[in-house]
Amino acid sequence: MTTDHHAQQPPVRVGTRRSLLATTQSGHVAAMIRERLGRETVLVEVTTDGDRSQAAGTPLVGASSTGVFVSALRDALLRGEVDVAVHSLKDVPTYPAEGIVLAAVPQREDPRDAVVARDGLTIGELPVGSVVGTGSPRRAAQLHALGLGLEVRGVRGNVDTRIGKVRSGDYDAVVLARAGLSRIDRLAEVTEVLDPLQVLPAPGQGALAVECRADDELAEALRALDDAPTRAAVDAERAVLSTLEGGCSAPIGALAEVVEGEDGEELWVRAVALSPDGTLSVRMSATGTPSDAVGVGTRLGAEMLADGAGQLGQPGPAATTEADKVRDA
Ligand SMILES: NCc1[nH]cc(CCC(=O)O)c1CC(=O)O
Repeated sequence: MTTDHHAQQPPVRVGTRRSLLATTQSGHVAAMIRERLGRETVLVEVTTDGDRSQAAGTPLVGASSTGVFVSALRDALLRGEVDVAVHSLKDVPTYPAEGIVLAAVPQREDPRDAVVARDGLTIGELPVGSVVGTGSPRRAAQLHALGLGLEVRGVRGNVDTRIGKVRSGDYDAVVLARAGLSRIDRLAEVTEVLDPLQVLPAPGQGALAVECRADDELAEALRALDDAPTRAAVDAERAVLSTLEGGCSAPIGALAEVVEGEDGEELWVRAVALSPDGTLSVRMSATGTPSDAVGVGTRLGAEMLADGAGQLGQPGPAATTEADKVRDA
């Protein structure tokens, strides 16, 4: 294609939510579109119900707290108001959306969870009874499972607000995705990055989802933004999740990685399902090839169900609040 031809193409409209994290992530994808596709871009802000209710101080509860952010951008995509939607992949439901394709998953950031604690402390250094903020049942269950006597309390608001609640003394610590802190340039606040052997991240954490309309020829071009090892890893993690979701409402962590083995590339997957109070868990791992990522994740999820993962999420004394049902806030 000649430069003249490029000049005639309209800019690619990249839809974004309004938050700092969202605009940073969308800006990053827009830059990749300019650099790798040679297309002009424009960021289009889409206001979501989630943003509105957060602004209004309404508690975000239930599955909608993840769904609303994604669906408002998808609606804008299907209405033709934007050409590309950028989400945090871990917020994207595992079931497909009619008329929309996951065109690219760019190279992921560090997927691990991070702690922002008072006085530079690590989780292990916090005294018994310390208050740790997270709205994520996955993080809550894994924090309880450490057996440190921490009090896990829900926390709302954007990343900035949550960090502020440690500064103000309302919480002794909060747990957040390291990737989000990195993207908004707040890594200096991190006092510990959690070892996945103790706290497994959410499936897809640290990765971005680049969606477009299924019938748009842009889908083909956007593949240039896809990172094959990241795609294999998140395909496996999300296959674990979708398999477990079929028979289990327990919080789930999963982390996959493509590593160089003796006979070429290998895919490693680790996953955990826990009771909400962290007292019971099913933890398993699997290996395979990156080209069989979905198969590896699906079989791992099925094995976990066979091992009792389906019994972990039954409503009990520790799972009676709405917040406990949110997969990952
Ligand atoms: N649940 C909200 C959310 N969705 C994506 C991120 C951070 C970026 C990422 O995980 O890719 C966050 C904040 C957090 O979990 O700390």
